Parts: sequence; structure tokens; C-alpha cells
Amino acid sequence: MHPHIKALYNSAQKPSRLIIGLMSGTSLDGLDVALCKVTGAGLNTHIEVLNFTTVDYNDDYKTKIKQVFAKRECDLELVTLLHPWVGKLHGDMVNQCLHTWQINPANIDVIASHGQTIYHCPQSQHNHKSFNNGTLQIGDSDQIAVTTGITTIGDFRQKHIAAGGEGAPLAVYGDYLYFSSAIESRVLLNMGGIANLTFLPKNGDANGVFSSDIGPGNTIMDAYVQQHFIGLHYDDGAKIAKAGKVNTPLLNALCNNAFFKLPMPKTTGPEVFNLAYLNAAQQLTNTHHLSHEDIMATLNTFTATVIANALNECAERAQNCVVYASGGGIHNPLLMAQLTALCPRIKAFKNTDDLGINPDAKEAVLFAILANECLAGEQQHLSNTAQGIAGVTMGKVSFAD
Ligand SMILES: Nc1ncnc2c1ncn2[C@@H]1O[C@H](COP(=O)(O)OP(=O)(O)OP(=O)(O)O)[C@@H](O)[C@H]1O
Ligand SMILES: CC(=O)N[C@H]1[C@@H]2OC[C@@H](O2)[C@@H](O)[C@@H]1O[C@H](C)C(=O)O
Repeated sequence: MHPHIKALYNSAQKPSRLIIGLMSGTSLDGLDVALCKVTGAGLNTHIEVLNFTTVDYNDDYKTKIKQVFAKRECDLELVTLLHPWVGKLHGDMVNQCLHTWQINPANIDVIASHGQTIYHCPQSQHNHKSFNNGTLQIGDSDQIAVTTGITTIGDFRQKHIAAGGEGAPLAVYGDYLYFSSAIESRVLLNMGGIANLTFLPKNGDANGVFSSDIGPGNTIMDAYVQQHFIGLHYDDGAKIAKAGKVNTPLLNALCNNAFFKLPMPKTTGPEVFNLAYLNAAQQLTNTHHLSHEDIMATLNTFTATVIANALNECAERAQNCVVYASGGGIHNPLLMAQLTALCPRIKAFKNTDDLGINPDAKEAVLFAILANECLAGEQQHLSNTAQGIAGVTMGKVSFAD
């Protein structure tokens, strides 16, 4: 037996494993690194987040990625070069974290790497009749494995696509295994660049579980701030939005898109929800004269409205749903206040801290759970093609040498 296979076999048999989950989201703010002690597998998974940090990306990273990010046309040579470059950078960042945390890399069983999405195009979004769904994450796992000396499981989304899904949301698998409850119906709501949700009915019935992207979380707000407030990455504490007034015609135009009329499950990305989208809505409503504050107030309410619509759909399926929020959007007080006001049938808004998982770390932890299932999961617990949930094992294995 190859020693690497033997090591994986041994890891899979251990009662618990150390897995580093890595997530680099659509906001391009930094690499989320979660060192998890994962005990068991499947519905018996237990997670302890031993360390978590976001390693901020510098301007060089953001500039390079933005040249190809969500762009229909870009320099293919640059894409080719970025794939190993991002992988090496992520590997270096893991090494830096392990050094800071004084952890010997030899003690880590595997790294679970999401990579950096640079393009996402489900069938509903592209016009090519002969193609199915597609999504592309760069940041080669071979680079991470070689740089860290740690076996790396990555590129999770392609199996989902191969099995007929849209490659997202994958959160549903970990959400179901880790956050299902027999006593309350839950909605796990993540508000990153794009917002998504997982609905978990209280009976634990896997057939009642569904998951979907909702639309924009912070992505358009972030892009607007970055364009008009040089040096700022986002509207910290919604200070800018709070100083403005919502423009109703613009809000209505923003909400009027075919994506919102599609039934869940569905996925999307900054390929659709971007500054050009805002510009088109402004054109339609003759609102180019609005102040930056009014635009930000309107964008904030746009995000709140589309998320609230999706949450209210969940509230129709189950009474007394409790929302557990995560992602950077939870730090936006205006967004959270609007959600509470727009969703009277949601019993309570909490965040995943109340379930023992740091809301900023949640997505990185979910990839650690997917890698744990790839390694030690004995059966598929979720499979529902109609709900876009492929019953497959995800992740590709890269060895260090
Ligand atoms: N203090 C704050 N005030 C307002 N907004 C904030 C604050 N902190 C974070 N955010 C928002 O959260 C964003 C980052 O969220 P997060 O890290 O969850 O996104 P992501 O993981 O990159 O996205 P995705 O989940 O869509 O891939 C920031 O870009 C910003 O818009
Ligand atoms: C293609 C892609 O990277 N999608 C992300 C993005 O960010 C949020 C939303 O859009 C979600 O569908 C997904 O990430 C999470 C982790 C998921 O797959 O569940």
C-alpha cells in the first residue's frame, strides 16, 4: 500500500481528526482558516474549533483576482498562472497560521480547501444550450499539499456538478449533519458576498431539507463602496447606508430580476449581481443623481428584502422557525434590523455562535466537515435531486509528494 493511502486509512479510522478548513469567499477579504477537531462522522459528527483566523488578502491579491473574477472575458494566461499562485499562497498562509498557533503540521490529518471561485454559471444563467452547469475554483490543492506537507482535499464543487447539481450551495451537507434539531425548525442563513440558506425541518426528515442561494448579500454594497470610497472595503456598521434614504423606484427595479422568480433551489453569483446590475436599474429609473448614501441605503434594503422573501418562504413551510445567521452580513446592524422587521413569522434571529460555531468561521468549518465525510463518512445522509442535493462524496485528494 502506498504510504499516503495508508496514512489516510489510519486517519479515517481514528475517533477524531485534526482538519484545517479553508474558505476564500466571493468578498475577497481574506482566507478563512479554521483548525477543527472533528470527532466521528455523519450524524455523529462533533466539531471543536480549536483555532480560527481570517488571513487578510493584500491589495496585490485583490487586484490580480479582480482581473478575472466573475468576468466573462479575461486573460486566459492570467487564469492559468493564478491557479498555482493562489494555491501556493493559501499553503503559505496555512504554514503561517500553524507557526503562530505553534502546531506541528505533522499532527494535522488533512486540509480541506474550497479554493477561490472565479466564475459560477448554472444553466439558468448562461445562454449555451449545449452546456450544463459550471463553476470554477482556482487555488490548486497540489500546491497547498506540497507547500504545507499536509494531504489536501479540495475542489469539492465539481462532483456536485458531475452528479447534476449546480455546484452549490454545499453548506447544506454540513448544516444537516451538524445543525439539525429534533426540537425546532431551523434556517441556517449565511450572508457573505452572496446570501444562501439551508432549511432544516424539526423532525430531522432529510427529505424536507432544502438549500438555495438567495441573491446578493454584501456583494453589490461592497463593490459600490470600493468604487466610491477609496480605501474602504465595505460599509462598516452600515454607517453610509444609515445616512441615506431608500429610493423606492430604484429598489423595485433592483428586485425585479428573473432570478428572484425562479423557485428554490437555485444558485447565482457576482456574475449577475454587480455594479452593472445596479447601473442598469439606475438607468431604468433615472436615479443616477442619487447620493452615495441614498444608493447604499437602497442597496441595503434590496439585500434585506430578497433575504426576507426567502426566509418568509421558509416560515410558510414550518411554524416557529429560528434563523441562525453567519457570514459578514451579521455585522451589518441595518441589515439585521431590517430582516427582523420584514420577517414577523420568524420566531427568533440568532447566530451560529448560539450553536457553538463562530459565525465568521462557519463556512471554513463546513468544508472541514465535507473533507471528514470524504475520509470517514460511511454513508450518504442527504440525497434529493429535486432539491439540488446530490448524494455524492465530494473532494479530490492531493498528496504532499
Ligand atoms: N462590521 C461590518 N459592517 C458591515 N459589514 C460587514 C462588517 N464586517 C463584515 N461585513 C461584510 O461582510 C463581508 C464579508 O463576509 P464574508 O467573509 O462572510 O464573505 P465571503 O465568505 O467572502 O462570501 P461568500 O460566502 O458569498 O463566498 C464584507 O465584505 C462586508 O460586506
Ligand atoms: C460558486 C460559489 O463559490 N458559491 C458560493 C457563494 O458564496 C455563497 C454562495 O455563493 C454559496 O452558494 C457558495 O458558497 C457556500 C459556501 C456553499 O456552497 O454553500
